[in-house]
Amino acid sequence: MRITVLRLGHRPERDKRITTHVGLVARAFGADEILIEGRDESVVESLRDVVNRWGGSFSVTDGIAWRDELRRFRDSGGKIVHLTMYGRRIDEVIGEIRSCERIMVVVGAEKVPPDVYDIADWNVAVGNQPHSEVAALAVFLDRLFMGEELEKDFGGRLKVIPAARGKVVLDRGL
Ligand SMILES: C[S@@+](CC[C@H](N)C(=O)[O-])C[C@H]1O[C@@H](n2cnc3c(N)ncnc32)[C@H](O)[C@@H]1O
Repeated sequence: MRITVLRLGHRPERDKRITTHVGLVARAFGADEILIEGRDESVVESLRDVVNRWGGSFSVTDGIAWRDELRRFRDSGGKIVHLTMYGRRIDEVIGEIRSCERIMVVVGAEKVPPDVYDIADWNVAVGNQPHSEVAALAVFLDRLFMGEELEKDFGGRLKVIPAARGKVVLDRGL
Protein backbone atom coordinates (compact mmCIF):
# COMPACT_ATOMS: atom_id res chain seq x y z
CA MET A 1 0.00 0.00 0.00
CA ARG A 2 1.26 3.49 -0.83
CA ILE A 3 0.73 6.07 1.92
CA THR A 4 0.85 9.85 1.64
CA VAL A 5 0.59 11.94 4.81
CA LEU A 6 -0.93 15.41 4.44
CA ARG A 7 0.00 17.81 7.24
CA LEU A 8 -2.50 20.69 7.39
CA GLY A 9 -2.12 24.05 9.12
CA HIS A 10 1.66 24.18 9.59
CA ARG A 11 2.61 27.54 11.15
CA PRO A 12 6.38 28.10 10.73
CA GLU A 13 6.57 30.31 13.82
CA ARG A 14 5.24 27.61 16.17
CA ASP A 15 4.93 24.18 14.52
CA LYS A 16 8.47 23.42 13.29
CA ARG A 17 9.16 20.75 15.86
CA ILE A 18 5.78 19.03 15.74
CA THR A 19 5.60 19.04 11.92
CA THR A 20 9.13 17.58 11.83
CA HIS A 21 7.93 14.89 14.22
CA VAL A 22 4.88 14.17 12.03
CA GLY A 23 7.32 13.65 9.15
CA LEU A 24 9.69 11.48 11.19
CA VAL A 25 6.84 9.29 12.39
CA ALA A 26 5.38 9.06 8.87
CA ARG A 27 8.72 7.79 7.52
CA ALA A 28 9.62 5.51 10.42
CA PHE A 29 6.15 3.92 10.55
CA GLY A 30 5.90 3.06 6.86
CA ALA A 31 4.48 6.05 4.93
CA ASP A 32 6.01 6.98 1.56
CA GLU A 33 5.73 10.76 1.53
CA ILE A 34 4.60 13.85 3.38
CA LEU A 35 2.94 16.92 1.91
CA ILE A 36 3.04 20.02 4.10
CA GLU A 37 0.68 22.98 3.89
CA GLY A 38 2.84 26.10 4.12
CA ARG A 39 6.47 26.64 3.26
CA ASP A 40 9.20 25.76 5.75
CA GLU A 41 12.65 25.11 4.37
CA SER A 42 14.08 24.15 7.78
CA VAL A 43 11.51 21.37 8.33
CA VAL A 44 12.02 20.06 4.79
CA GLU A 45 15.82 20.14 5.19
CA SER A 46 15.83 18.29 8.49
CA LEU A 47 13.53 15.54 7.19
CA ARG A 48 15.58 15.13 3.99
CA ASP A 49 18.74 14.98 6.09
CA VAL A 50 17.28 12.03 8.06
CA VAL A 51 16.40 10.27 4.79
CA ASN A 52 19.95 10.84 3.46
CA ARG A 53 21.57 9.37 6.56
CA TRP A 54 19.07 6.70 7.62
CA GLY A 55 17.74 5.56 4.25
CA GLY A 56 14.48 4.82 2.52
CA SER A 57 12.82 6.74 -0.30
CA PHE A 58 10.55 8.97 1.79
CA SER A 59 9.76 12.20 -0.02
CA VAL A 60 8.98 15.63 1.45
CA THR A 61 7.10 18.47 -0.27
CA ASP A 62 6.04 21.76 1.29
CA GLY A 63 3.95 24.66 0.04
CA ILE A 64 1.21 22.47 -1.42
CA ALA A 65 -2.34 23.60 -2.25
CA TRP A 66 -4.10 21.07 -0.02
CA ARG A 67 -7.59 21.27 -1.54
CA ASP A 68 -6.16 20.56 -5.00
CA GLU A 69 -4.06 17.70 -3.60
CA LEU A 70 -7.07 16.10 -1.89
CA ARG A 71 -9.25 16.39 -4.99
CA ARG A 72 -6.53 15.11 -7.31
CA PHE A 73 -5.85 12.20 -5.00
CA ARG A 74 -9.53 11.28 -4.72
CA ASP A 75 -10.16 11.71 -8.48
CA SER A 76 -7.23 9.40 -9.29
CA GLY A 77 -8.77 6.61 -7.20
CA GLY A 78 -6.95 7.11 -3.88
CA LYS A 79 -8.81 7.01 -0.56
CA ILE A 80 -8.66 9.72 2.09
CA VAL A 81 -8.35 9.06 5.83
CA HIS A 82 -8.71 12.06 8.15
CA LEU A 83 -7.48 11.53 11.71
CA THR A 84 -9.75 13.35 14.14
CA MET A 85 -10.93 12.76 17.69
CA TYR A 86 -14.51 13.18 16.38
CA GLY A 87 -14.28 10.29 13.93
CA ARG A 88 -15.19 6.60 13.98
CA ARG A 89 -13.37 4.18 16.21
CA ILE A 90 -10.17 2.99 14.54
CA ASP A 91 -10.87 -0.68 15.22
CA GLU A 92 -14.18 -0.48 13.31
CA VAL A 93 -12.62 0.81 10.06
CA ILE A 94 -8.98 -0.26 9.94
CA GLY A 95 -9.79 -3.54 8.15
CA GLU A 96 -11.54 -1.72 5.28
CA ILE A 97 -8.72 0.82 5.05
CA ARG A 98 -6.12 -1.94 4.95
CA SER A 99 -7.61 -3.22 1.69
CA CYS A 100 -6.90 0.07 -0.17
CA GLU A 101 -4.05 0.48 -2.67
CA ARG A 102 -3.33 4.15 -1.94
CA ILE A 103 -4.37 6.27 0.99
CA MET A 104 -3.80 9.87 2.01
CA VAL A 105 -3.73 10.32 5.79
CA VAL A 106 -4.65 13.86 6.84
CA VAL A 107 -3.59 15.33 10.19
CA GLY A 108 -4.30 18.85 11.42
CA ALA A 109 -2.69 21.41 13.67
CA GLU A 110 -5.35 23.74 15.09
CA LYS A 111 -8.87 23.75 13.71
CA VAL A 112 -9.30 21.61 10.60
CA PRO A 113 -11.59 23.16 7.89
CA PRO A 114 -15.02 21.47 7.69
CA ASP A 115 -14.59 20.41 4.04
CA VAL A 116 -11.86 17.97 5.10
CA TYR A 117 -14.48 16.04 7.11
CA ASP A 118 -16.68 15.94 3.99
CA ILE A 119 -14.10 14.87 1.43
CA ALA A 120 -12.61 12.15 3.68
CA ASP A 121 -13.64 8.56 2.95
CA TRP A 122 -13.09 7.89 6.65
CA ASN A 123 -12.87 10.25 9.61
CA VAL A 124 -10.98 8.09 12.08
CA ALA A 125 -10.49 8.57 15.82
CA VAL A 126 -7.59 7.09 17.74
CA GLY A 127 -9.64 7.21 20.92
CA ASN A 128 -12.15 10.05 21.28
CA GLN A 129 -9.97 12.20 23.52
CA PRO A 130 -7.92 15.16 22.27
CA HIS A 131 -4.20 14.38 22.00
CA SER A 132 -1.66 14.91 19.24
CA GLU A 133 -1.23 14.49 15.50
CA VAL A 134 2.09 12.74 16.16
CA ALA A 135 0.54 10.16 18.48
CA ALA A 136 -2.55 9.72 16.27
CA LEU A 137 -0.41 9.08 13.18
CA ALA A 138 1.89 6.63 14.97
CA VAL A 139 -0.95 4.56 16.38
CA PHE A 140 -2.88 4.65 13.10
CA LEU A 141 0.09 3.42 11.03
CA ASP A 142 1.02 0.80 13.60
CA ARG A 143 -2.55 -0.59 13.59
CA LEU A 144 -2.62 -0.44 9.79
CA PHE A 145 0.59 -2.46 9.43
CA MET A 146 -0.05 -4.55 12.56
CA GLY A 147 3.47 -3.79 13.82
CA GLU A 148 5.29 -5.10 10.75
CA GLU A 149 6.53 -1.61 9.80
CA LEU A 150 8.95 -1.73 12.73
CA GLU A 151 10.87 -4.57 11.04
CA LYS A 152 11.58 -2.63 7.85
CA ASP A 153 15.23 -2.30 6.78
CA PHE A 154 15.64 1.21 5.40
CA GLY A 155 18.95 0.36 3.71
CA GLY A 156 20.58 3.61 4.81
CA ARG A 157 24.18 4.55 5.52
CA LEU A 158 23.46 4.41 9.25
CA LYS A 159 21.84 1.43 10.92
CA VAL A 160 21.25 0.81 14.61
CA ILE A 161 22.26 -2.56 15.99
CA PRO A 162 19.83 -3.15 18.86
CA ALA A 163 21.71 -3.30 22.15
CA ALA A 164 20.73 -3.85 25.74
CA ARG A 165 22.86 -0.86 26.77
CA GLY A 166 24.61 2.03 25.06
CA LYS A 167 24.46 2.95 21.36
CA VAL A 168 25.65 0.66 18.59
CA VAL A 169 25.44 2.20 15.12
CA LEU A 170 26.77 0.66 11.93
CA ASP A 171 28.08 3.19 9.40
CA ARG A 172 27.85 1.40 6.08
CA GLY A 173 29.51 4.36 4.35
CA LEU A 174 27.32 4.07 1.24
C1 LIG B 1 -3.98 19.34 18.56
S1 LIG B 1 -5.11 18.44 17.58
C2 LIG B 1 -6.31 19.71 17.15
C3 LIG B 1 -7.70 19.25 17.33
C4 LIG B 1 -8.69 20.36 17.01
N1 LIG B 1 -9.35 20.74 18.21
C5 LIG B 1 -9.69 19.95 15.96
O1 LIG B 1 -10.83 20.27 16.07
O2 LIG B 1 -9.31 19.32 14.95
C6 LIG B 1 -4.18 18.29 16.09
C7 LIG B 1 -4.49 17.07 15.28
O3 LIG B 1 -4.20 15.90 16.04
C8 LIG B 1 -4.98 14.82 15.56
N2 LIG B 1 -5.69 14.23 16.70
C9 LIG B 1 -5.75 14.70 17.96
N3 LIG B 1 -6.45 13.88 18.74
C10 LIG B 1 -6.85 12.85 17.96
C11 LIG B 1 -7.61 11.66 18.20
N4 LIG B 1 -8.12 11.36 19.39
N5 LIG B 1 -7.81 10.82 17.16
C12 LIG B 1 -7.31 11.09 15.94
N6 LIG B 1 -6.59 12.20 15.66
C13 LIG B 1 -6.36 13.07 16.65
C14 LIG B 1 -5.91 15.40 14.50
O4 LIG B 1 -5.40 15.14 13.20
C15 LIG B 1 -5.89 16.90 14.80
O5 LIG B 1 -6.19 17.69 13.68
